[in-house]
Amino acid sequence: MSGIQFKNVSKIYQQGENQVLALNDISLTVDQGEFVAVIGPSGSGKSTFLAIAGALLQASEGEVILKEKNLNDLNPKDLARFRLEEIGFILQTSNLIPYLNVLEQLLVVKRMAGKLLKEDKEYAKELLQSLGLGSKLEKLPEQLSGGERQRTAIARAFINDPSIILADEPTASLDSKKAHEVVQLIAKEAKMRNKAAIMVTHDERMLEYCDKVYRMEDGRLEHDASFRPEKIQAAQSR
Ligand SMILES: Nc1ncnc2c1ncn2[C@@H]1O[C@H](COP(=O)(O)OP(=O)(O)OP(=O)(O)O)[C@@H](O)[C@H]1O
Repeated sequence: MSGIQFKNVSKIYQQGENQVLALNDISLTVDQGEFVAVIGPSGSGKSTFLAIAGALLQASEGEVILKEKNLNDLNPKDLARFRLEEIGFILQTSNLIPYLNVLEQLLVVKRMAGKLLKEDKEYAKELLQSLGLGSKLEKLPEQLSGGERQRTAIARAFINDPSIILADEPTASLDSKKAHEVVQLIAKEAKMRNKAAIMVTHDERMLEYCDKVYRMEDGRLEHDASFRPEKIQAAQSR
């Protein structure tokens, strides 16, 4: 099994003399090719969860397994390499580099992970084409619309062929139409390239593109078994 597994994960923040239990005994598996959403109120632990899945933070207890490795066992140097090679991030805003064109936004990430090969450039173009940016390769971020910028960020998340895609409120800066487009594309790319993908969102309208929904409350994560994407799609087509 590839994808990511959380086994009885807890995270405690030390704040002066107080301890904050931000994640409380979370277990979850996201398989390759599966796209899941995590929703929940402010302060419930979503960012903490995503930071641990993304190897930006380590759990206080439990195991986080990615590519047969427990992320808790890695040292900071290995964690940094792991992040670069195995994790694709899509954030609230696209965070593109202002002076690089669309194609270079991807190539620079590839270069950071190692040598840039000719086939990497072909793969970058294929990804951008797949995200509807085939005619925008030479454009700078300032020449793109908000949706196009976010689509470039999606392509960038996939360029290193990571094991997992993590999206943190990827529609926060977009209008409703663009938001649908962007989440639909994340779902499509994750399925096509057989990646495990997790999206944290406040936006319940985006759930129809996900295979499963988990609800976070006070650091606990519950699978919403009543969620059926087919039901939403059927209701919308009526
Ligand atoms: N560095 C930290 N030190 C201490 N407490 C923290 C730290 N980061 C988060 N917390 C606490 O942990 C809990 C979970 O926070 P987290 O940011 O994960 O929630 P969230 O669901 O992402 O919230 P939001 O939707 O507002 O971003 C909160 O009680 C928060 O105050």
